[in-house]
Amino acid sequence: MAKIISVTNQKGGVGKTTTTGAVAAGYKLKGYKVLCVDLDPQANLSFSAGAETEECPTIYEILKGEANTYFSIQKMDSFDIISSNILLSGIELEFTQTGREYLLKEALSSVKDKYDYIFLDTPPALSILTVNAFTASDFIIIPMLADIFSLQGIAQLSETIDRVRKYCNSNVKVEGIVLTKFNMRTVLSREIKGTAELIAERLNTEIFNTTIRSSVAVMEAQTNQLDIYNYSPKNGAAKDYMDLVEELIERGL
Ligand SMILES: Nc1ncnc2c1ncn2[C@@H]1O[C@H](COP(=O)(O)OP(=O)(O)OP(=O)(O)O)[C@@H](O)[C@H]1O
Repeated sequence: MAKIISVTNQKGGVGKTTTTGAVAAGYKLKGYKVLCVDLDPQANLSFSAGAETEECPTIYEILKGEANTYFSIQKMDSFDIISSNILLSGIELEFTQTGREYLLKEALSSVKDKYDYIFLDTPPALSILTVNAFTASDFIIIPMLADIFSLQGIAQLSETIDRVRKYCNSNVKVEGIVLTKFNMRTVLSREIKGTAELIAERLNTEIFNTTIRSSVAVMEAQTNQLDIYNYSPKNGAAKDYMDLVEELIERGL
């Protein structure tokens, strides 16, 4: 039965999509069966994995009950994926029915036994899509930039997680915070790491030992629709992401 993991932070551009793709591809390289669900209407994960977003059923049709989850899965080189589409941005207004927080959990229940891991890439908002992701998840991983604005966002995220725990999914666990585009050599990054550790305590979680360094190869790999291990196996960020996968596995995830 798959472990379901949300990769989330309502702040934009912190590395949610990059982390989802690299961690998922890393698990697949380790021999696990991996599915990603792109819950971001921007569909960046779908694009970077080379998935179809127009001529096929996406998570939008699945959540609307118009497509079957299993038959909407696309098998890509790096991992299997259910892609997203810009139509998903209208979902907040379209879905007003009772129980709308559980749509994703229900949709994934039929494919949960076919995978070891299901990763959910969430949009940069604390929307109904993010609440659906937390409701369906066993674990949450929070990518965070080492800057002061990220710290402000974490407090709002914490409130949303608490609400989901109270009303929808008491079991969801915040596994940890991963610092992305991180440069240990700068004083600012080191200072923020200290503050982030305090935030992590408040979320009852930890900062992962592994930090992800900044590298142009990350964006180049996405542009070329390849995962970072295929695009540049010796790259520093590729090594960091594989270290993160190993750290997660060591933690029992
Ligand atoms: N380690 C890294 N080194 C260099 N660039 C990176 C790294 N991680 C992410 N990026 C780049 O930063 C940008 C934002 O990353 P990403 O799309 O993963 O963030 P996001 O949190 O998913 O964004 P959004 O909130 O818009 O969905 C992308 O252009 C990506 O290529």
